[in-house]
Amino acid sequence: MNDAPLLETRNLTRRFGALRAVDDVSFSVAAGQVYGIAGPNGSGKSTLFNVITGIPFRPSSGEVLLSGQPIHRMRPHEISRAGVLRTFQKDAEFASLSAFENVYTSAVYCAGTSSATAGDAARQALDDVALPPSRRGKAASELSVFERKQLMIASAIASQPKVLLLDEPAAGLTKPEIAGLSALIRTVRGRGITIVLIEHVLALLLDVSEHLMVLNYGRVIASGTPAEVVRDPKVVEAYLGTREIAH
Ligand SMILES: Nc1ncnc2c1ncn2[C@@H]1O[C@H](COP(=O)(O)OP(=O)(O)OP(=O)(O)O)[C@@H](O)[C@H]1O
Repeated sequence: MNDAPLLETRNLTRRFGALRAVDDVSFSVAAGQVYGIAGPNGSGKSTLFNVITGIPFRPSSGEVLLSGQPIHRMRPHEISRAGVLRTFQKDAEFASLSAFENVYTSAVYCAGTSSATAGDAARQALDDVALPPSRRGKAASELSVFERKQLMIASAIASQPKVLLLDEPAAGLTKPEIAGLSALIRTVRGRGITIVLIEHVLALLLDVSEHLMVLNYGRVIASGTPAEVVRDPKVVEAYLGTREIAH
């Protein structure tokens, strides 16, 4: 039996010239966990996702392990095939395809579902996120901001990753919609998908994360239960004079 964490980084570092955007970051995520990552703007959160997935670049040094197996030398499509999927802050769906076609495409090309069953997989994923049937034939570009989040989550479910890296999914949502997003994240976990969540909205992180790590200037400054971490003086200091951690 493999007791290794599902996802682990060891001393992960990404340099841009003299800047260490990700600086010696080690963390591990257990299967089934929702693992939150916070940090002020420019603290290295998205770069961390970039080097884990190899899109668009690899780490300068350090390791990324999936179930104990190194993946940091793999090519991006091999990392994704191994089961690591990420979302982007910017909408990444095919704007002119319908919601259904987008999710169908994820089922076929990401999960390798046969075209005979991909339709059922796509319908199930859209049911999971409760996108009304009347909206499923609309082009993704015609959907509301929250509906596009539903689509993003449905596509992730249909892709059947082992671990889903969510990059600021609450961006652009109202408070009631953020509560809806919490429910969607729980649905994803209920499908057996482990989640790493980068987020500025503290209410969402506190609601769904079992563990919270905070980065500042590329380094881990706190890691523990969300309740412990938000009271940590280093975290409070890192956020002083920057964008609020909470809405
Ligand atoms: N391709 C790149 N070339 C040079 N510097 C970069 C590159 N990508 C990121 N950086 C720098 O690395 C640092 C970390 O950026 P990153 O986008 O990872 O932060 P972040 O925590 O995700 O910020 P935000 O919360 O605003 O999304 C910043 O100083 C940024 O300017």
